[in-house]
Amino acid sequence: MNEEQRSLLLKTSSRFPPPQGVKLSYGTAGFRADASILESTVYRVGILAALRSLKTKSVIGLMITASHNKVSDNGVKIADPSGGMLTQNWEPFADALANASDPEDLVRLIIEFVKKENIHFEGACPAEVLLGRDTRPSGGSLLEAAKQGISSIVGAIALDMGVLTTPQLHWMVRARNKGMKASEVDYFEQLSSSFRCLMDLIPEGSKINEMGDKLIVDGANGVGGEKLAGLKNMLNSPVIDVRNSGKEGGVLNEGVGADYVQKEKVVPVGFGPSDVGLRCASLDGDADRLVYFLVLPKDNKIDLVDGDKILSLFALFVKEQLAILNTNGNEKINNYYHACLGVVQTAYANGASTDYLKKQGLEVLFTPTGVKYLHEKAAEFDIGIYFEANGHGTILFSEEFLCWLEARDNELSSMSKGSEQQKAASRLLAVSKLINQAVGDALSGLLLVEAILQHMGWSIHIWNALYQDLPSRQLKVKVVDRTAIVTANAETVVVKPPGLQEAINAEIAKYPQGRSFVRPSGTEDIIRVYAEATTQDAADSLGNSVARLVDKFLGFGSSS
Ligand SMILES: CC(=O)N[C@H]1[C@@H](OP(=O)(O)O)O[C@H](CO)[C@@H](O)[C@@H]1O
Ligand SMILES: [Mg+2]
Repeated sequence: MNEEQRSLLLKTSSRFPPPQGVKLSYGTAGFRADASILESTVYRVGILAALRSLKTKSVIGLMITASHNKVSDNGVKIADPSGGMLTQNWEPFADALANASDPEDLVRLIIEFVKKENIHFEGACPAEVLLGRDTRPSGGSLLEAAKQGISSIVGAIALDMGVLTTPQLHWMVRARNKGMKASEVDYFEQLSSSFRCLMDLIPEGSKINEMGDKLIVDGANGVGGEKLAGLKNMLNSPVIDVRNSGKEGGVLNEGVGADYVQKEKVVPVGFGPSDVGLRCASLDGDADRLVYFLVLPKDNKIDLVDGDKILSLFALFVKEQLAILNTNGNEKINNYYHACLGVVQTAYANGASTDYLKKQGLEVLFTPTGVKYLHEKAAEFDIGIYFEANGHGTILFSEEFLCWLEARDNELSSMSKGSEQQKAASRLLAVSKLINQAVGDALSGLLLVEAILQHMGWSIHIWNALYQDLPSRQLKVKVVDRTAIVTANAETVVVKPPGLQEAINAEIAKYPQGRSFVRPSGTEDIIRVYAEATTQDAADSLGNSVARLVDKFLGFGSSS
């Protein structure tokens, strides 16, 4: 590092002293905290983003959001060149940077890291970082801090893309690095045109009735509602009524949004008895999660149609289209591509969804919690579909399969345009364009759900009845040190402390179809307990017993 670079870093970093007595960590969702202490962190992540751009010789994304957290929080995360999450190898460096005590310490860390990673400051390709933020009031000043961080690396360019959903920024980064058009208009254009293409290919006679054509969306008083309002103007159908768009004075994530609806299982603010029976959906604060729901007649309760059911719907549709594509007819076998389709879940997926997917003949795999793990696993398939129960998920298509599919679509279009096989090829291609392959995206996911329901001729009631969720309970337990729990097998088995898993097993054995696991949260200082059984009482009772065991082994009264 030359002297000019070193003194620039020293000078700018002295304007962003780190908060005292706080240890920050780059968790599953980047850094998150009360917005008032984040300026220094965001400035430092700006530096990190510029270094990542130099290392990969690609465009990098920096998003300022705290998703479903309360409005006074904020956060920052990086999008890698593929549009996915920051590579896990760099997370320890992110932690070290954020926690460096003073400018000298910060510069020493950067020098060491740059050497270790063999990053060249004077390369032909300057660093370039795309910036986005959600609607939080703290976003503007944090964006300035990020810009300062980026421009502390000589020659680096920061491009402010404005207020965006998290998936929009990830999409833009991916598109830029593929040499494609990458503005917000391009994003809307791609989503709306591929959606229209799917709608044009709907089999005749499978339109749902008029009442079923209306969709009501809770925008969490965040960026998603605002963007959806723009997107819907580019579509002829369905009729989308956006509530909680943030324009009516409601507070971001307060009594609204996908996280609230999924965790509390009640209607969001702005929904009520007049919505009973209608198709409703909810986005989270940065629009990377999506759940559907049905308002029940009593007590503001809902029937939740969660990420597992969205996954099931997508998997059924893709499997059906692949089967049509591969019906051989009179053709030669060499046009056949055995596409490998896989679905990926976490231990939080409802057991009934996993049973259902397996009964459909699908290959179901499990990873630890956190989309970076699910995404990585799904990328191993020709078509990999992943979802967390909370509504974050997407579909990934391998380059090899897409190449074949495009060629096949062209071939079928010239030989047998309008044939069932040709339509199946076009539908799958449209899905690959509609769905955001960078990261889970509530807006593109919503359009795909809508297109598939229309295609199947299904109301939300029919979709919801694909299988019945097993009753479940989630609890949180505060412990002395949550890292004392170590798990294996996609977090389903405790390997440390000794004896805890055996004790949990003994509890589970008391309940027919009982299932329970515990794991340290990656975003909160707690242990999460999950329990499932055939009745709600049994699930509650199993959950409580297991929570007591966790407290006995690791709680404040334990000897650890
Ligand atoms: C049970 C649950 O919903 N866990 C969430 C939550 O992680 P925890 O590590 O469980 O705190 O936040 C993650 C980031 O948003 C999300 O990926 C994950 O699904
Ligand atoms: Mg989110």
